Amino acid sequence: MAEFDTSFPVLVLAAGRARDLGHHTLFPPETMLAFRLRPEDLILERLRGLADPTAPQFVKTLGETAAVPMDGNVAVDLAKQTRLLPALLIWQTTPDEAKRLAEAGYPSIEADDVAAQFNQPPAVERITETSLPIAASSSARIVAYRGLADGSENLALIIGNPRARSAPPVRIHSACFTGDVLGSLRCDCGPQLHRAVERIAEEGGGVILYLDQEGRGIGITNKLRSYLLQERGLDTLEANNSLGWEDDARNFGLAAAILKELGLTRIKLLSDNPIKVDSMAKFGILVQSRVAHTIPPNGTNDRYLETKTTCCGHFREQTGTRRTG
Ligand SMILES: Nc1nc2c(ncn2[C@@H]2O[C@H](COP(=O)(O)OP(=O)(O)OP(=O)(O)O)[C@@H](O)[C@H]2O)c(=O)[nH]1
Ligand SMILES: [Zn+2]
Repeated sequence: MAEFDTSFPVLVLAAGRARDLGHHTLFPPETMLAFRLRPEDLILERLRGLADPTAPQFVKTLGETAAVPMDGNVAVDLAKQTRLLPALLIWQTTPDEAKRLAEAGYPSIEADDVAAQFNQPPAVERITETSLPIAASSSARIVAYRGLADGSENLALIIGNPRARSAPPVRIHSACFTGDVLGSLRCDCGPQLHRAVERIAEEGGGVILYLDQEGRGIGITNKLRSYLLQERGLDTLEANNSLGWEDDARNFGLAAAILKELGLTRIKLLSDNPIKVDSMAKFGILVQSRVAHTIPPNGTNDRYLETKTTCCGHFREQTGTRRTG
């Protein structure tokens, strides 16, 4: 393998079968390996470790090969979009070789197309709406939205008639299967979700957005890998970083797009997360006030909550209303 030279196109090798996700042919996934390697790094053991730091002994075999001439950063963006570990094996090639591979039918994508998609504000499409009687409100409705860029499935639970209110209460909640459904004690998501539903029903109406952003946007599998690293002593952010992800991979533009589609541009936000507040302003939703949505630690999630406060600037305070604008 020649020295890496950015003036050359880059060939990405990945094991597994390419997956067609509609407008882009993305490729796989679990078995994509390291990125920008020197020849001496091409040792299978090392590649495995790079691809999955939580399972260094896991034996992966390089099966079928998909090849895509593209820039390394674009490749990493694509891996992230499919919620894979952002680890790729990139092989330098020449323009001629890249052309031959494209002619041989390997999936390919224009780097500019990927960049254009990532730079657009997220757009959503309303797919369907139905009534959903729930314990807190027998007249609740639920609407499904698909994120156009990533195919994500996002929900808006509507209680009462939020449009009739000048700044209805809104909870923007990222999915947490382990917390919301199983009652995991590692985080505070379950109690936050259920408290939000109760509160909004008590207030006579509002919206809960349930976003397809499991694990702060890294997906459930990667969140479980992150838990394993946390068992080994890392905190929630260090674990994300070790897996190749930023602290928080979410984009709340999608939440703003759903609120606009629902006809809501002024809200009272139930959250302790300053990024959610800032993102609403950035994407054209006025947060008239923020209501603290703090759940006390449970003895297991103390370090997690502490990290969110100290490292992510999360507000920790007793329930109350703070005017933000
Ligand atoms: N990657 C990762 N995700 C986690 C971890 N613990 C919880 N999560 C995810 O973090 C997200 C928490 O989402 P939210 O409750 O909407 O948001 P928040 O950022 O805590 O902000 P507020 O609750 O609004 O104050 C969910 O998607 C969880 O699945 C973890 O240790 N690692
Ligand atoms: Zn959670």
